[in-house]
Amino acid sequence: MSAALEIRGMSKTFVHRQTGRREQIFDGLDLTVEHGELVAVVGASGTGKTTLLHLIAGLESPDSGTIELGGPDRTPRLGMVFQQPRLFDWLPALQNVELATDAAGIGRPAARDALEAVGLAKYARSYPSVLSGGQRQRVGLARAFAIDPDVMLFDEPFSALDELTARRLRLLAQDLWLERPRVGLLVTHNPLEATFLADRIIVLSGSPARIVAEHRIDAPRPRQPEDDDLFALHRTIVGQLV
Ligand SMILES: Nc1ncnc2c1ncn2[C@@H]1O[C@H](COP(=O)(O)OP(=O)(O)OP(=O)(O)O)[C@@H](O)[C@H]1O
Repeated sequence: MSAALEIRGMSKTFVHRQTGRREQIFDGLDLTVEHGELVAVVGASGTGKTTLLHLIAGLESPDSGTIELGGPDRTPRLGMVFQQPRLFDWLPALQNVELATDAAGIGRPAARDALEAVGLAKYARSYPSVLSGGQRQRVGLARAFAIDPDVMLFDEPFSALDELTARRLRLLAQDLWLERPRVGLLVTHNPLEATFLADRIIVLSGSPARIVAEHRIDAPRPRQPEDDDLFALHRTIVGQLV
């Protein structure tokens, strides 16, 4: 059984080093993500979206409250896709992915399979410097999915790409997502991307950040980016963001 995520009463304050100013990012946040659910997190810049992912990933600790992440059978495996692929420039594409499979204790064939799944099998020996931005982000997706994660965190994964490349990678991400149920969070500034990929969208706002709106997206998958219903829903969400 894969993991689910349950956040209860989570609070987090940052103290800025230089100024000593305290900034309360969350004050008693509650959020549950079900098995197989991909939740998109949208909201104005600086509301705490990335901080939320860092808290879930254990890169930051909450001041209070709980974050439960796990299935009954094993510690959940966590995959992350960042805005920049964050590859090691001195390692070829395949070895970048193998670092992840090695760390997770998974056999290296999984790395090659993942590279193939993102359409980069023939670039296995290529270094990041000779890959395009879209290809580098494909390696980033391969690295995240190669470990067959129970929990997948996407932090603005396609926002640094041109629109056509981003569109292709959203379709690829949808295919990879559909392979098996996982728990997912997608931070994005793009409400249309959120509408296309997610099962639910939460809108974060304020300081400390609260969930001010929530939308369930029941459109069947695989979805098409040009779907009229998705466009209509996205317009509603944009209206709530401004
Ligand atoms: N390690 C840190 N130390 C101090 N303050 C931090 C730290 N990390 C984040 N912050 C502050 O927390 C607030 C929320 O930051 P965060 O990056 O989570 O926002 P965001 O919603 O992801 O923003 P954006 O959409 O611009 O990426 C910001 O004011 C930021 O300066």
